[in-house]
Amino acid sequence: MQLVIIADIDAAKGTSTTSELATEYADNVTFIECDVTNQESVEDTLGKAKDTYGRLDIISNNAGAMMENDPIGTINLNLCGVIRVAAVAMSYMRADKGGSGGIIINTASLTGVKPSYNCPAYCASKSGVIGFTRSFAMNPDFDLHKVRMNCLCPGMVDTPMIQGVLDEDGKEGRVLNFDRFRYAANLPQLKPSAVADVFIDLVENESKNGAAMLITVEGPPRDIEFPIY
Ligand SMILES: NC(=O)C1=CN([C@@H]2O[C@H](COP(=O)(O)OP(=O)(O)OC[C@H]3O[C@@H](n4cnc5c(N)ncnc54)[C@H](O)[C@@H]3O)[C@@H](O)[C@H]2O)C=CC1
Ligand SMILES: CCCCCC(=O)/C=C/C=C\C/C=C\C/C=C\CCCC(=O)O
Repeated sequence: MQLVIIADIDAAKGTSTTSELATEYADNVTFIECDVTNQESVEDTLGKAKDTYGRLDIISNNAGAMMENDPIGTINLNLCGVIRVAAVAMSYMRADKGGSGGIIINTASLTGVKPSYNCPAYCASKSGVIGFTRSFAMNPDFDLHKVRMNCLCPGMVDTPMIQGVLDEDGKEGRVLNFDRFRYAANLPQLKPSAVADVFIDLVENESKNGAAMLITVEGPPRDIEFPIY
């Protein structure tokens, strides 16, 4: 049986999503309020998950936002949040410390490899997620801890994030050039299911470790190839 915990800072949205899923999956889905920028909150959330279900197998490190009006906050959420969650999750997942191994999948972005003058802090945070993922996966201790790490690099996806930036009409400066963003937001977008499909592939394909998966409307998903120095 697969058991899922949804953890999000938005308790109202998290609870309603969990209720929707409960119609199909009954009590197998639980919500916990969590702020990934807060160490104590992350420890509390993952501790509860471990206590409830006995072990952690799969982590989706997905929380993120675009807020160029707060560049340091962007790094703290999008990059430090990923690192914070991974560190705490590792303490439960490591096969050499009583866990069963597993996989952590971080959500980066196309902007982690394709720079944009419109959102430099966001781009930096996502480049950081890619670098963290690839470096973590190179650790020779993998044979001991048995936790794989991969990341997703989608282009624009049709989610509330984009509408959220559009709705603000640029007033809060979530992007630096609102007209350019409005133009980009009208281009074809991925469906969230396209990203979810790659997520499932990464879970199932045990040879994948340290991959950064490019997902765009232009073609099938593929591994990003990086230069070797
Ligand atoms: N929508 C897009 O075009 C793309 C999004 N991404 C990334 O995908 C991930 C998911 O984003 P979307 O679903 O598009 O946006 P979304 O805004 O629908 O979802 C982001 C979620 O993160 C949560 N969150 C924000 N701050 C948090 C915190 N401190 N602690 C815990 N949860 C927090 C929000 O409440 C929200 O539920 C993000 O990391 C985003 O950067 C990557 C590529 C493209
Ligand atoms: C082409 C960008 C794809 C990555 C999108 C992403 O990770 C998150 C998008 C969230 C909201 C969209 C907000 C801004 C996108 C900003 C600029 C897009 C234009 C890129 C450019 O060419 O300048």
